[in-house]
Amino acid sequence: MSSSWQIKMSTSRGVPYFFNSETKESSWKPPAGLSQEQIESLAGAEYLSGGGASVVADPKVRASHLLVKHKDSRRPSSWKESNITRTKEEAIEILRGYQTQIKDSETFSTLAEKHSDCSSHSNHGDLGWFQRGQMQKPFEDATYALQVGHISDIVSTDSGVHLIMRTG
Ligand SMILES: N=C(N)NCCC[C@H](NC(=O)[C@@H]1CCC/C1=C\[C@H](COP(=O)(O)O)NC(=O)[C@@H](N)Cc1ccccc1)C(N)=O
Repeated sequence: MSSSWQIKMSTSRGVPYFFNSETKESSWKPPAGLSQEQIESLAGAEYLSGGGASVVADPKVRASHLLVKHKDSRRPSSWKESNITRTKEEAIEILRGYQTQIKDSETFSTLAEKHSDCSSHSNHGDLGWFQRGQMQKPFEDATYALQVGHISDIVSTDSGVHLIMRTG
């Protein structure tokens, strides 16, 4: 019974709630019978319980990315090139080229390390763990929409154009 519980996001209230896919029950509060560690593993993030109310923190995600900047980027400069003049279309073509080379996470990380215009290149593109509200919205939405291990199509933010691989 407890294994069919999951945490879903209420679209109307924008907060998570507990839903049992077997009984179709739903509850704002952790259902009885779920242990603390079961709740934490469901939430995939720190589970904060204060008083009677319990709040499930936004689940964190982890991702790596390959950023190609262009002349309209908010900061058209990087460790690779102090003044980036390529157009956004040219940046997209460059990413398309990388997409044809990416077979698995290893090639993604190698390409990110060599070519990403983000300082995270020195860490194979790894950005570490983050939750909603930290990254630019198109980047955040694309990451949360990915399954772990999957790579996005080209995503555009004020920083430039990205390929994103969700890793956690
Ligand atoms: N871990 C965080 N919270 N770090 C702050 C993120 C700020 C956030 N950044 C973005 O949304 C984009 C998408 C991913 C990277 C990024 C942009 C830029 C490159 O673009 P530029 O700013 O020159 O326009 N790289 C960064 O920020 C790096 N510090 C990311 C990073 C690097 C190494 C380790 C961890 C994180 C934002 N709200 O602007």
